[in-house]
Formats: sequence, structure tokens, C-alpha cells
Amino acid sequence: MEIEEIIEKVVNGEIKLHQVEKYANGDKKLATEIRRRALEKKFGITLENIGHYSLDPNRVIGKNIENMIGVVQIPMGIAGPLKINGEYAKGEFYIPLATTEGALVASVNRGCSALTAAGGVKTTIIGDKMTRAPLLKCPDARKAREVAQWVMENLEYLQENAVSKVTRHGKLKGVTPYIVGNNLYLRFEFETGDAMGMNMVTISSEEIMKVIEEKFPDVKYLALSGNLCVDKKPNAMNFINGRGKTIIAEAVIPREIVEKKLKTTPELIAEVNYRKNLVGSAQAGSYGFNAHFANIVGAIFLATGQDEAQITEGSHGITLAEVTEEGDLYVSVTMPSLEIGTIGGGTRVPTQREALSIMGIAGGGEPAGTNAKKFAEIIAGTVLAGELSLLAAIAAKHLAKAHKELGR
Ligand SMILES: CC(C)(COP(=O)([O-])OP(=O)([O-])OC[C@H]1O[C@@H](n2cnc3c(N)ncnc32)[C@H](O)[C@@H]1OP(=O)([O-])[O-])[C@@H](O)C(=O)NCCC(=O)NCCSC(=O)C[C@@](C)(O)CC(=O)[O-]
Ligand SMILES: NC(=O)C1=CN([C@@H]2O[C@H](COP(=O)(O)OP(=O)(O)OC[C@H]3O[C@@H](n4cnc5c(N)ncnc54)[C@H](OP(=O)(O)O)[C@@H]3O)[C@@H](O)[C@H]2O)C=CC1
Repeated sequence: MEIEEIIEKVVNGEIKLHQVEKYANGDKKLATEIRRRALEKKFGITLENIGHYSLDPNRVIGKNIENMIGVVQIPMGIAGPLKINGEYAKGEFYIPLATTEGALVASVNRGCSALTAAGGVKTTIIGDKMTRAPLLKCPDARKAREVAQWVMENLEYLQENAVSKVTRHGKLKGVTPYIVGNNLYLRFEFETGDAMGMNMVTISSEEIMKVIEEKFPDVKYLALSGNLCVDKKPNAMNFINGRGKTIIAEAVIPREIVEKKLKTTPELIAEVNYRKNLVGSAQAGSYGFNAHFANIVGAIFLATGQDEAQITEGSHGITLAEVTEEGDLYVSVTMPSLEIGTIGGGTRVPTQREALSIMGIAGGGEPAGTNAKKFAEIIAGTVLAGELSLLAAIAAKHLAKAHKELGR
């Protein structure tokens, strides 16, 4: 069938958008063009910029996208150098940020400049696990307790007879059961190497369910996610127990750098943080006791192929700021739930992989897991930079001016 005829049939609905590959001899690049041109014809519009891109649809359709029509382009800026004194990330890093918010990159860049001049950011990973919490319907709470007890006593057995069947890097490290009436939620904790791990732990959890259903025939596996994982929703569970990397970035900035580079004082930053990020957030019932973790997490996630829905959990966390005995400024960000990877998912899309390569962390690390840990330290340090600069701007009454000059 001629291309124009296929387009006509897509426009009039005879061929569904997701069926186009069949008429393009499996050529996913051609199918992408056909879908886009059908939309242009149907609505009388041009999608020229959506259709102008370098990546090959044959590499992403069936792995990262369906019904592809083209690519969205988001401006990408760079902040840094930022000195990280981490346990995995050691040295100066440049951080790619994809955003359409004017002033954001400038702000993060200013924070990087101040932190680097102050000697850098110390980062500490205090938790590292990806979780999935399948839901089982039991005859009663007694049975739920019995199943939970058995699972807790048989983690190695489940690793050998379920998890190892479907992954080389996924390791079952623990489980916390929650019982509500006759419902059992098993919040499994996995190590996932350099991958964020959601596919890995989901596929692994399904294998575990098969073992449990066989051992306990009167228990019904109802849902692979019982919403106690917790994936992509604001929640207390991850805030308290962590998910992905749980990490702290902190620094002491000498008074003269605060005054010269950030145009305010340690006292004012500490006071604004207390009354805004702590008291204000408490009154709002917010999980974000911070100014804008989500801005920096979001810009890095979009640049590097992370799962953008997990910006939700990345926005959780607490910013602290206090004046030291020497009169300098101590600042820290505590991030309970940073779900990131340097391999798998969207990290294999070419522009995203290139962005990771700017930080020297694309792909798997040696040993496995070290690239993802390094990435978490870089992100947390950059979040600290953004927090510091925004708090300073608010303290100095420069926020509106900045966005008038750079954001309009
Ligand atoms: C805009 C600045 C940085 C000016 O800040 P400044 O101190 O007036 O700028 P400067 O010209 O004196 O330069 C100081 C440093 O800023 C950086 N800088 C300065 N200009 C640029 C630029 N064009 N491009 C790149 N970097 C720039 C650069 O690093 C430079 O230092 P150097 O590296 O030269 O030693 C400052 O006013 C600022 O950071 N404002 C805050 C803006 C911000 O953070 N916006 C995003 C958050 S707004 C939002 O979405 C969240 C919110 C507010 O709604 C959340 C909430 O409710 O709290
Ligand atoms: N399924 C779901 O319910 C959900 C899925 N997602 C999506 O999941 C995707 C991310 O899943 P994820 O499991 O991270 O990625 P992948 O599904 O791409 O799995 C990672 C792959 O990389 C391999 N690998 C090679 N080297 C390493 C290494 N050093 N460390 C870890 N893995 C390595 C793994 O092999 P092996 O497995 O053999 O170890 C595995 O095949 C994202 O696209 C996200 O959007 C998000 C939320 C929910």
C-alpha cells in the first residue's frame, strides 16, 4: 500500500495509530513519520519541530515508547563546576539540566559556584533499596501473619528460587509485611545495581508471588503493587523508610562567600529556611520541607532519562540551615527517596546517555552499583546548590527580579 493511502486510512480510522508498523513493513521510523503526517493532515497543522530529531525510532519503540510521532525538545543547560566530596563522586562535576524555567540554571550555577568556593559538598548515602509491595488477599489476619512469617524466614530461598531466575543484578535483601484485616502487603527491598530497578523488582516480585501461591493455595495474589511500595505518589512511607537512594548533602559556607556570592547573610538564610521550609511546610502538611528539590531533580531526570514520574518522591525531603559558632553557614538537604539509575529504562536513549556521560557515569559501574551511587551524590549536591541559591535570593528579595530578568 502507498504511504499516502496508509495516511488516509489512519486519518479516517480504518488503520489504528498503533497498527501502523504492520503497514510499514516493521520500519518503525517510517511508522513514526506516517503517524505524525496523519495527525498533521487530520488537524490541518504542522508538527515540523516534533518531527526533527536524531534518535532512531527503531531503537526506542518497543523499549521506551509506543505510538511514537517524534520527539519533544527541552532546552538543556549546564551548571558547575560543583566540587563533590563524596564516597563515590570525588572531584568537580558539570551537571546537565533540562528545563524551560528561566533563572533555574543560573540559580543552580550560583549555588555550585558558592559551594565549590567553600570547599565543596559532603555527601553521605544512608540507604539504598528499591521496593515493591505486592498485595495478597488472605482468608483472615491469622493466615496473613503465617504467610508473612514464612516469607521473612525464607528470603534466601526466594532469592534462589524466584529472583535469580529473572535477574543477575537484583538481590532480595529484606521484606516488611503490613497486615490490614485479611490483606497482606509485602514491602520487598532489593538491591538493583546501577539500575533504578522498577522493572527488575516488579518482574522479580511476580516470580516470588508464584512461589507463595504454590505454598499457600488458600492465599490469593491480587495485585503486584499494593501501593505500599510507594511508586510515584506523595507518601509518608518513603519519606520515613526511604526508597531508592536515601542521601544527605551538606556543606559549611564561610560568611564572606555567603555575603559576596549569595548577596545575603547566614543569619537571614537560616531564618528564612526555618520560617519558610520548616514552619510553612508544617502548616501546609507538605512532604517537601524544602524550597524546590523538585526543580533540580526534575531538570536532571529529564536530561538523563530517569523516570520523570518519580520526581514526586524526589521532591520529598528536608532542608536545614544554621549559623555555626564561627558565624558561617551550615546547610544540608536530606533526600529520603531518590530513585535513579545509570543503566536501563530511559538512560539508554542517546541524548540521555550523552548527558550521563558529561558526569562520567553512563552505563554500569565497576563494581555494579557504583555509578548509580556516584550519580545520587552528584544529584544531592546539585539539589543543595539550588536550595542554597533560591533561599539566598528569597532572603535578599531578589526572586521576582531574577525571574523578570531571566524568566520572561
Ligand atoms: C538569578 C540569580 C542567580 C542572580 O544572582 P546574582 O548573585 O545577582 O548574579 P551575579 O551576576 O552576581 O552572579 C553570581 C553567580 O550567579 C551565577 N549566574 C548569574 N547569572 C547567571 C546566568 N545568566 N547564567 C548562569 N549563571 C549565572 C554565576 O554562577 C555567578 O557566579 P560566578 O560563577 O560568576 O562566580 C539569583 O538571583 C537567583 O539565584 N535567583 C533565584 C532564582 C531561582 O532559584 N529560581 C528557581 C526557583 S523559582 C521556583 O520555581 C520555586 C519556588 C520559588 O516557587 C518554590 C518556593 O515556593 O519556594
Ligand atoms: N514495571 C513497573 O511496574 C515499572 C517500571 N518502570 C520503568 O522501569 C524502567 C527501569 O527499570 P529497570 O529495572 O531499572 O531497568 P531495565 O528494565 O532496563 O533493567 C536493567 C537492565 O540492565 C541490566 N544490567 C546490566 N548491567 C547492570 C548493572 N550494572 N546494574 C543493574 N542492571 C544491569 C539488567 O540485567 P539483569 O536484570 O539480568 O540484572 C537489566 O536487564 C524505567 O523505564 C521505568 O520507567 C517504572 C515504574 C514501574
